[in-house]
Amino acid sequence: MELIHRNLLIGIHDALQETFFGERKYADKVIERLLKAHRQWGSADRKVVSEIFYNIIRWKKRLEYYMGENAKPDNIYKMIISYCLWTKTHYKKFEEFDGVKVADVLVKLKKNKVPSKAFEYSIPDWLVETFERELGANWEKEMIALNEQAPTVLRANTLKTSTKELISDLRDEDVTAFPIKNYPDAVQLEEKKNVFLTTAFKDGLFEVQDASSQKIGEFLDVKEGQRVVDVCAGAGGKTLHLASLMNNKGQIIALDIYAWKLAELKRRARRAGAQNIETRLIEDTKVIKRLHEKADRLLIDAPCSGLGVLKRNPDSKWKIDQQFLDRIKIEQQKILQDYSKIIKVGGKMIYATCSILPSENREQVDLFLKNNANYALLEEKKVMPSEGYDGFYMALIERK
Ligand SMILES: C[S@@+](CC[C@H](N)C(=O)[O-])C[C@H]1O[C@@H](n2cnc3c(N)ncnc32)[C@H](O)[C@@H]1O
Repeated sequence: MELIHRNLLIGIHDALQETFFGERKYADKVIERLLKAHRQWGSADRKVVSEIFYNIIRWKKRLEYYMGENAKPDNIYKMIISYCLWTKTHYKKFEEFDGVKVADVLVKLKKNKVPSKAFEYSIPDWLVETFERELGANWEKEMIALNEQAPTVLRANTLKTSTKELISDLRDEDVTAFPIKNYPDAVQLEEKKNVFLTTAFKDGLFEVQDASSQKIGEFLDVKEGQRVVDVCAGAGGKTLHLASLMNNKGQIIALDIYAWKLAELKRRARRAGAQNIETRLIEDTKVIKRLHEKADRLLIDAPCSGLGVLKRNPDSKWKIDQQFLDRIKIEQQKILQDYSKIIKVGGKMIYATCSILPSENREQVDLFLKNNANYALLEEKKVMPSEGYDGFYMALIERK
């Protein structure tokens, strides 16, 4: 990897500045816009830009130590040069780097030591405490995994194709992919590629969906002809999977509190040829009450800290804090309590999060079960980041 084009450097700089200091700017959206605005960049340039951009977000705190100051809107070039020095990325001495005291950074790097675990793993101090408290001795193993780059995994849309056919179609478009054992619809890319440009994507043959996330759809044990409600559907990553598992038969009602997410879900459903999905916006409590005892299956893919998916969204760790965690846990319990009434007696539901903290997962389920004797936990799965893919939690619960 080398950084030898000035326009790439400026692009990385502006994107980092926006992600770190813009209000509610998410890294994936920022980089998507940047790459769209520079269609002239070739695939090698895009790779350089996204890799350095994401790595600097991931290693922000550690880089702050090397540069001897916290990130500020006017010292992002210093952070980029510190990154290049640390990772031995070859770079040109652009004028943007003028005034940066490289020698000071090199002195710190030479010591080969950082003062605390928070610097070592590049996470906020409060998060070190939270991980230690919640995960015990295993937390460092998981944190090492969370600092790695996520592989790109696709889900073959079985309404239109199979993993085998998809792999072959992708090969025709110069994308090499392979199946993953024990993940029936998953296909992993050999190397990162912009798969959204492929004809296979435009034809709805796949969605980008992490392997662990695909486990949730399977775990819900849906059957053709059932009524399935997905209450935190967002833009429908899991809704679309459910539609293909149900072979387009039966009904899926997808809800969320944001209309724009449901609009995106509808667009994706059209591309995927998923015809059994109806979207409903949660505008008031009546929307939920009307569904009480109406569903055979219910998916609660609850809003959470996102601490299981830091490989993919490393900026989350800079955007959340202990107060956010406390608030989201109250919200999760309320969602469980209110939405669980949607399943029929004898029906099943999943409570899932992309967090690895027991306090967002099993402890939420235990509290819910303590207050609702007519529900029982059938099975749970904890997928940890050290297993290779995203960290997820899922609990299968039955209404007795
Ligand atoms: C983990 S995300 C869902 C991801 C989605 N299921 C997927 O697979 O792509 C959680 C979703 O819950 C929604 N949400 C937040 N609070 C909610 C609430 N009180 N009721 C319903 N949905 C809510 C958010 O807008 C977000 O889309």
